[in-house]
Amino acid sequence: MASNDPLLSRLAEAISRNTKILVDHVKRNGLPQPSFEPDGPLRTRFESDDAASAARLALIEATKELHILALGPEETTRFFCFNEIYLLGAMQVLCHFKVPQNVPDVGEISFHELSSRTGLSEALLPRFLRMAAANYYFSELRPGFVCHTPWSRTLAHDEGMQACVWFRYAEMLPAVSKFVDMVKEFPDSPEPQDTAFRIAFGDSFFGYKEKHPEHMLKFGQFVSAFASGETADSADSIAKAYPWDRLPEGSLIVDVGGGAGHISAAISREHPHLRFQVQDIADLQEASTSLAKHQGVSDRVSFTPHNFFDAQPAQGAAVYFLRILHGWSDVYCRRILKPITDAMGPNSRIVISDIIQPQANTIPKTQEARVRAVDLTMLSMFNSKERSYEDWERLIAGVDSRLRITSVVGRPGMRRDNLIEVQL
Ligand SMILES: C[S@@+](CC[C@H](N)C(=O)[O-])C[C@H]1O[C@@H](n2cnc3c(N)ncnc32)[C@H](O)[C@@H]1O
Repeated sequence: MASNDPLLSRLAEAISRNTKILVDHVKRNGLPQPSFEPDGPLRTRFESDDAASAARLALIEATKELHILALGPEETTRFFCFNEIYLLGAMQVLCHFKVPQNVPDVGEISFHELSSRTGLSEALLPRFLRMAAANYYFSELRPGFVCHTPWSRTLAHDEGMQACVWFRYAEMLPAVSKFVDMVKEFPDSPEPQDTAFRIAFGDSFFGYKEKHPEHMLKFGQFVSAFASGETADSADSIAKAYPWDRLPEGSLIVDVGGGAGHISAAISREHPHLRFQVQDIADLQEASTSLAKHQGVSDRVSFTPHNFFDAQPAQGAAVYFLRILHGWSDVYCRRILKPITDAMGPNSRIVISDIIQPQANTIPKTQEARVRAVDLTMLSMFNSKERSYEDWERLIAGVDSRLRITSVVGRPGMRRDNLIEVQL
């Protein structure tokens, strides 16, 4: 189609072309076609095929653009987030009362029966449920009776999916509603406690969770569900993406703030010639020791309690691996990186696993919006940030003028995060 054709027509043509690629891919591989039928697939794996994966992303982008153009600027603004905000409320009520679990996987259930099974008022249940159904979660195929769609089925048996709704409702929304107060009270503060979250909840993100263990539990479920998505990078992809195999036999990798050490364990399984020292708060020693034992790597992965703001005990390691920095402002990142730099030998390197924020308009808008949302999540919860390449360069130069970014491993080895290698 010619580039001077109207935008609406060009988008419609892109939609048609990319839809055909997806339909053919699904047919060719004998997969179920995506549908709203109760037994429709929960997920169609397009990522394994480059052409289908690209067509899917192009389709998401073109349909969104066509949708917003069809709505028009005024209509878009008039109804801004109107649907989303009440959908979120409705979904959390339905999840709280275990409505998804009480709708049968096959067949339908009446509102009356669903209300008596869940304890959700018979007057209110249809109001919340119809809001969800208007957004493809559940379907009221005949009046007063409900069945699942694949979308509502995701919530029926998976606590992680329920936690995705819960986290947005119970923590993100209250925190976001304090953004203006945060910006006014703490303009440009580097302090981790100066957050919208603390204004909303009266405590820091993890301080609040210590006092409310049910929040910690659900947050953990949310993180696992979020991290298992198709754009997330697993410990295994980190193990495969970086040239760990080029490091000499017996090289020491220090996993700074490594939690229980799941990334070290994954790299170590893939590269048995390396040794790992996981460093984190002492509370994690037991979990880390048991994880290494469970994964059969305890001879190569050990745990050392260490506060990462203190002098680095492991001098001259081959790699200092950090997957923590997006949780801290620049001032604190420099305090974390300085003791590591002081401990580095001439062949040491720092490998940072984090997002590199794209330049504006360099990736499709739907993907860009997602990384911008992650950045603002970090701001609201931790007063921290996701960084662009230039931000990383500036941060690293501010630690020690001898430090340089020497390579960045990104796609296709990694989908979302990058591995940023830094050397003296
Ligand atoms: C978001 S988790 C990341 C864990 C791991 N790097 C990963 O990517 O899964 C941040 C980790 O930093 C640890 N941490 C926070 N403050 C620390 C400190 N001052 N010294 C050492 N570890 C710390 C936490 O205990 C937690 O395990």
